[in-house]
Amino acid sequence: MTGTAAAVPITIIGGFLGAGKTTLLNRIVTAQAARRLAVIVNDFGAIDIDGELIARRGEDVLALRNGCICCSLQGDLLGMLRRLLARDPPPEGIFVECSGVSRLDDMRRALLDPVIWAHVSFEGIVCVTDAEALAEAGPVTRDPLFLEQIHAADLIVLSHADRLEAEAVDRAEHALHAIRPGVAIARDGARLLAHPALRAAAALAPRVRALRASAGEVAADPEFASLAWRSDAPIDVMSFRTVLERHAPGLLRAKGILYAASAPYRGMLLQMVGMRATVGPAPERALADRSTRIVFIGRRGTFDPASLLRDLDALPAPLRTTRILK
Ligand SMILES: Nc1nc2c(ncn2[C@@H]2O[C@H](COP(=O)(O)OP(=O)(O)OP(=O)(O)O)[C@@H](O)[C@H]2O)c(=O)[nH]1
Repeated sequence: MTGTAAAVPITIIGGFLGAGKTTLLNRIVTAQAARRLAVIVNDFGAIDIDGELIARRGEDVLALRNGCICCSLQGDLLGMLRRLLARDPPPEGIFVECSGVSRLDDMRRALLDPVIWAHVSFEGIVCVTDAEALAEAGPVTRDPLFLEQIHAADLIVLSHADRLEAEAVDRAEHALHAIRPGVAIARDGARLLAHPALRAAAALAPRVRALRASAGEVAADPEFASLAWRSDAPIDVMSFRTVLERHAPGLLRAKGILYAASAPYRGMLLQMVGMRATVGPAPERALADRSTRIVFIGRRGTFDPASLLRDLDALPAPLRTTRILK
């Protein structure tokens, strides 16, 4: 890091579990494929699913695992930033994707490091927020952490607005203004890039090269529990679905790669946010690892990881011959 180098813009992307942070980040990095961008992802859970889902994964995607950046991982985050800034040439922009359980005000404080601040320009905190949940006044909108994130954001980006009529998106915006009058809102990714809060970052054309780093042991989060589950044998999807349905009321989020016994040659991407679950083809870059790996997250007290683990481990093991390895 030299005193004369141009400041590197850094943008924080936060938002509740499953709000759409990775989706937004992918939209940004894909739209600006030509320049050097570094991305730090912070998954809550022991398996780095987000790192695998960032488009153009390469040496500039840093994975900060198993925790919340704002508390126990602050040292690791600052260390990663220092290493990024010491590169020659340094990145033209840095995005930090917080875990869905991160408090964004703490996040802002976590970045208050004189060495870092001498070399970055802080572009602000973007909070991705589910417009559908807002329009429907869903249970998540009363969650204290959800509200904290909205209060701490410099800019709210509405996700899932494409699933709504214009009138419902208006309702979502009203709900946001009721929580925090005057908060800046962008309705979609395209507007986000033109928004003053992110204009400087949008002017960058990132090229993502991946660099992986592993975090050390992290203290358990007092509010949220997670379970990272791996299976080397493909799983019976109907039985898995029954287990998922049984535990869904206590789950806020599940995501991962799943190899089904009925079609074991192709990994599927499982995305579950609240009661909304989808299974679709996994991106190519996530298929090098041929095991099923899923992270489940919920609030302590309502989510029982030990009982879920028992149910998952009791899933019927399919015949080995049904597995086709290519
Ligand atoms: N229709 C629609 N789906 C979306 C949108 N944004 C995200 N999703 C879907 O919502 C699910 C969760 O999106 P992610 O981008 O993984 O959410 P996240 O905030 O990164 O999740 P965590 O890191 O686990 O907190 C995925 O199935 C996405 O495809 C959106 O704007 N519209």
